Amino acid sequence: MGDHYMTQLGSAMAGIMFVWAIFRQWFPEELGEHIEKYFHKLVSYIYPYLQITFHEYQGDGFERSKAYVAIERYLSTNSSKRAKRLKANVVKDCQSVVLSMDDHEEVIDEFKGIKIWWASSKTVPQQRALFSYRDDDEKRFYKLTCHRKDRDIVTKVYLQHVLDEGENIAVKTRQRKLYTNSKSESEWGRNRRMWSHIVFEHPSTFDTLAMDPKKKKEILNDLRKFSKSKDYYKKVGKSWKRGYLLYGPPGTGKSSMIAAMANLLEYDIYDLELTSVKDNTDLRKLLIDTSSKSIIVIEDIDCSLDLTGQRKEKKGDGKKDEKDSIEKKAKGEKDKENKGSEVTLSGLLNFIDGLWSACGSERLIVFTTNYVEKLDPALIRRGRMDKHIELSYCCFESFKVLAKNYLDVESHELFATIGRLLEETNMTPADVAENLMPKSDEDNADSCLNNLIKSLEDAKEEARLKAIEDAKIKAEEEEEGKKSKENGEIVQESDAKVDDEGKKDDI
Ligand SMILES: Nc1ncnc2c1ncn2[C@@H]1O[C@H](COP(=O)(O)OP(=O)(O)OP(=O)(O)O)[C@@H](O)[C@H]1O
Repeated sequence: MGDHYMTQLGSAMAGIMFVWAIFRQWFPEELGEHIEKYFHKLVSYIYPYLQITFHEYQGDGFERSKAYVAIERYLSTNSSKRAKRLKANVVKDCQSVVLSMDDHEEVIDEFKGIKIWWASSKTVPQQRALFSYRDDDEKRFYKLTCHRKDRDIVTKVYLQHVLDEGENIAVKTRQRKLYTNSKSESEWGRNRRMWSHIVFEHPSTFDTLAMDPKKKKEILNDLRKFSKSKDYYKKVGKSWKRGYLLYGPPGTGKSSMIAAMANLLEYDIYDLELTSVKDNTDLRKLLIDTSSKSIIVIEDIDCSLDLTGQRKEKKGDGKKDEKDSIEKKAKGEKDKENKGSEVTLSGLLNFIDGLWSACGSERLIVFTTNYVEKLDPALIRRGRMDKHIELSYCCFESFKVLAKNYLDVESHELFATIGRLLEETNMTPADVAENLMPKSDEDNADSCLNNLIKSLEDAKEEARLKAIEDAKIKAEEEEEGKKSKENGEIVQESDAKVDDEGKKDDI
């Protein structure tokens, strides 16, 4: 069937209906009904097509219809190959161009062996409103035409497919965001929005991540499986969420891993700073305010909550915080920032168990810590955290990834020495990477690898000296302990003697 024939036929039918509406009043009512019935039969006989129109704005709404936007995106990928006239839209801050069908353009789509005709059109009002709320008051719409016999498949399956695809394209072409909740008190008052965001553009991927390849593959499979398991989660009645705990020393790639996860799944990131959350109610509000296809990250959980659930001030190193807070307590100082309501461990647990499952879907929650042993077992038990991932010091396999990334080197005569040194010394991937970075124009792969060897040897020597020092301190402490124990015994003996003598005196 030619598109033009179909469109012309459609217009002719519409014309006849219009003329009929005018002349209907001249006919007796019964006869009019008869004529109309047979006319419709005739129409469906010679015009066996179904038309559905999707308007850009519904009623007097100011918001573009979601269906229209989804169709626009769907057709933008499907039509750009076939349509002759296209409109260009620039997205992602001038980084890419999205093409869509121009007005009055038509394309044919095929779905499960059936044909669907799409036309983009617009109606221009006779008189332009003087104060129109949109720049132009033209009303755009898409018109879908299909065979009547395909009505069910089009309305029940095809349209859903178009909307889903439109949504998928939106996710792919959108600019991903990194949200944070850390705001000053004054900002809270002025701005009611709980999250502020910037564009998320971290370059870390699973390819650039240095870790044991087996572990990496396992995590990749886990994430991919999660992202495709919408129906599975629905079937088993579980909310479509997954919790990860990332632990390991600073500089082993916890943040890089989160960025790689977000890049893999094309998710947004919500970086939740617990120390900026006023209380459990605020925590709940923040978490409910997150969107799907996102990773909610709570970093350094050991610094944000202690085992009794009291919030702590976070300032870099966890150990230092603990020391500071002990010192403050010893001085009898009240921690001003912790005064009043606080986020508690039980508040967080309640959220993970209850509300977490009720608020939206397709979310990952990731906790990170440098000290897994400090965490309350209640927080990390299975069911709350589905997967525990340890990120550790650089092994030879991790080094090879870094060497490939930083130096483009896959094998080298110095690799064997480096492999041996990495087995004998603990060095974080962050430190290895730092050593592999060329520092001047003269630096090349050889010099960078030699730099790394030197650093590894230094680190090894430092560790050896520290071990000697630690052993010495331990021995001294033991010696002191022994002495004070002996002194204690002597004191006790003399006390006992005094006691005995006192008793004698009493007698
Ligand atoms: N496993 C790794 N693979 C690749 N690069 C890494 C890895 N670990 C660290 N790096 C490099 O070191 C830098 C710091 O690492 P990152 O911030 O991911 O560590 P972290 O474990 O999150 O540290 P912290 O606990 O201090 O937040 C990164 O920008 C990255 O360049």
